[in-house]
Formats: sequence, structure tokens, C-alpha cells
Amino acid sequence: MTQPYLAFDGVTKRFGDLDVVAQPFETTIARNEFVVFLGPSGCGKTTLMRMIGGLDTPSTGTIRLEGAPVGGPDHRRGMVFQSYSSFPWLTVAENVHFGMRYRRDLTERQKLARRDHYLELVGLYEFSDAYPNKVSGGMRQRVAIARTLAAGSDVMLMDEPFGALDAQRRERLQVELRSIQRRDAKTIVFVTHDVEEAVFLADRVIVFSKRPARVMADIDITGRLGPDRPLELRDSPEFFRLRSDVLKLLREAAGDEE
Ligand SMILES: Nc1ncnc2c1ncn2[C@@H]1O[C@H](COP(=O)(O)OP(=O)(O)OP(=O)(O)O)[C@@H](O)[C@H]1O
Repeated sequence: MTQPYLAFDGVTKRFGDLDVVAQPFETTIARNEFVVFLGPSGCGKTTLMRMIGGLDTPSTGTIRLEGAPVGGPDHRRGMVFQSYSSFPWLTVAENVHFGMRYRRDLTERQKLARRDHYLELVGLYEFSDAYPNKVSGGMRQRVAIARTLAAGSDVMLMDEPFGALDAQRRERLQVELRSIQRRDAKTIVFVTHDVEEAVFLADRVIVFSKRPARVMADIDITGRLGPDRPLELRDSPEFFRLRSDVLKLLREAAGDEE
């Protein structure tokens, strides 16, 4: 593995009497790696993501980005969280545009082109002038996806971002996200409950146990599937094998749930 980019050093998390991550979580994520967190519902995946994003702090241990402990949210980490949504006083298009405010490398014209490209990709182009409180929750989630992709932060934290999308759009966004990550050298941490999505997108899948979360498996997907993910790959025997291996691990992880 290349030099650690994002590092978890003895991270635990406790809310009052509730241990969410009890066994110190230790792992490193390389620059330009796509890591997917899979695990039973309520095991602590969102909590880990919030801590990477600086929305919450570990009870013990440290999360480091390029060697420095992460502080509050900043523009290097783009987030698509259920709880981290759009600005109600800006239109859908303005929300996406606002995500690019730190991109000094882009001209205004390039920003507008990116804004429209990502609005089209998530199927919200016709809703450009609507205000977020006038569109559905699922659409607001898509605003957050478009904003994060347009912003193009170095690290993207995505907590079940495609959950509310129809199958076709979900597939299109999966292909696009994987190609953005490869082309623009992004580091992505992604949570999903969908094993097929996890295997298709990830370089590595980390399977967590039920709460308190501990690592049950850390699976090298790129070692078996390679880095390129054309849609046809989903029909390959290796993809099926990998999907069924991961599914088995996930069942074992959830199996001893009360
Ligand atoms: N701020 C908080 N205060 C108290 N308990 C919390 C807080 N945030 C999360 N929890 C609890 O921590 C546990 C882990 O929650 P978390 O949302 O991280 O799980 P998850 O793996 O993301 O679940 P899901 O897959 O269902 O989204 C849950 O039992 C949740 O109720």
C-alpha cells in the first residue's frame, strides 16, 4: 500500500453508556483509494464518517489527514450525509455553485458548466431554480451529491448517497463516481448497504461487526477485479464470486445480532 493519507489511530467512540466503537479502530486509507464501509444497521458507520468529517470527535484516539489531526469540517472534505444538507436560502443551482467557492483554479464559466453537468447527472437540471424546501427529501439528497461532485474535494465522504435513486440513475452515478475517483485522484469513503454497489465501486471493502463496531474483514477488491469498472464487469464470474464472498461475510457480521 502507498503512504497513508487518512489514518485512524486507536479510534473509539462512546455516547454516554453506549459503546459504538469499543475496540480501537486502526486502519489507513491511501490517497486515491475508494473504501466502502459495510456493516449491520446501527453498527457505527455513520459515526465513523462523522468523525472523519469533523462533525464529531473520537472518545479516544485520533484521525489524521496527511499527518494532521482532523478538526472541524473544511473544504478538503466534501460530504454527502443525510444530516448535512442544502442551504434553504439558495436555489438548487446556487447550492451546487456554492460548493465550488474554494475552487480558485476554475473560471466562472467552468463553474457554470460543471454546475449544469452535475445537475443533469443527478436529474435535477429542470429544478435548477427551485428552492430546496420545495423539492422532495430524495431530491435534496441529489443536490448534495451534485454539490459534492462539482466541488471536487480531495476527500469525499458519502453516507448512503444513492439510496433514494432509481436503479438506472444509481448505475449511472456509480459509473461516474468511480471514473471521477480514478481520473481526478480522489479519496472516497462510502457507506452503503448494497453489496453489489460496494463491490462495483470499491478498491477495498471493510466489513464491520454489529455494534460496537469492529473490523470483521478488509477485502482487497481491486486486487481481484482490477481498477477499471465498466458496467459489463457486473456480469463476470469474478464479480459474482466476490459479491457472494462479501455477502457471506456480511451475514456472519450480522448473524450474532440480538
Ligand atoms: N449523537 C448520538 N448520541 C447517542 N447515540 C448516538 C448518537 N449518534 C449515534 N448514536 C447511536 O450510535 C449507534 C450507531 O449509529 P450509526 O448511525 O453510526 O450507525 P450506522 O452503522 O450508520 O447505522 P445505519 O446503517 O442504520 O445507518 C446507534 O445505536 C445510534 O443510535
